[in-house]
Amino acid sequence: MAAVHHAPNPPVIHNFATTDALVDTLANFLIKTQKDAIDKKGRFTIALSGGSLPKMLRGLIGNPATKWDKWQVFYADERAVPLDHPDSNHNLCTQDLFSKVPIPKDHVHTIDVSLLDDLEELSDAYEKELIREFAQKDAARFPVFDLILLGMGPDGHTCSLFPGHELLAEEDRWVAYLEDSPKPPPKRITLTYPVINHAAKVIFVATGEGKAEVLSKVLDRPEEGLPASRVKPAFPGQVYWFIDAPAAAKLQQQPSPVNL
Ligand SMILES: O=C(O)[C@H](O)[C@@H](O)[C@H](O)[C@H](O)COP(=O)(O)O
Repeated sequence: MAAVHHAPNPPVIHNFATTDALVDTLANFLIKTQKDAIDKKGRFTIALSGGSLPKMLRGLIGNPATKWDKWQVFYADERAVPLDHPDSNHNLCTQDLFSKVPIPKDHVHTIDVSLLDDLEELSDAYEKELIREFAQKDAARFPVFDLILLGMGPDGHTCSLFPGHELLAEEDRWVAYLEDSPKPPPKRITLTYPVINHAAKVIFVATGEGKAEVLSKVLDRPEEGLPASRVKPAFPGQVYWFIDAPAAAKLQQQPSPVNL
């Protein structure tokens, strides 16, 4: 019998009246996702982005339901800079989150800064870090993150996957590098679509009126193929959008009721 292929689930969009409501619901969502993952596999695998996202995770700080010792954290993208550099996503996440919670240091998977001069080696080494976590334990062609948390730039980019860039077509590698990011700094590594689209859950967080125009393009006109529209986790995976009213202002489709 031929295999049945399901189309990806459509995005679930949650529109929040206030940032605090978004932050609270995001924390509850993470805690539930974390619990399900730990019950099933004894660990929780998550990828984080930079931008405003780490601050949106503040609902986890001091929350006793967060089992930090079971988290394995990777970066959805990272800038090729030292870990204490102001441009480093790890530096940002450390300032906003990890310095405030009891996560074991070796559960936060950073780039190998001894390889900053050779981006190919840097991205290969990060891919190997992922392979150590996923392929040896789950024996899968691509890692299946329990959750990937993403932001979106005003041009529709996500991770370090920019409109029109050749990395949008990457089908094989888990981690890729670029030296020509249109947004500084130019040198970065990024998870690729095969990884993002194998995740069990992906959440975009997009707030503020600066996101209204591009959000309508990404969600109402996905056929335009902006990078964020290409995030379509394979069935039964699910992509969620956590947005606020200013970001939703130009959206044509109805958000789903928040009932998480
Ligand atoms: O790599 C980068 O240049 C940024 O980190 C970028 O990808 C950011 O995540 C988005 O632009 C969303 O930014 P905000 O979350 O601040 O809106």
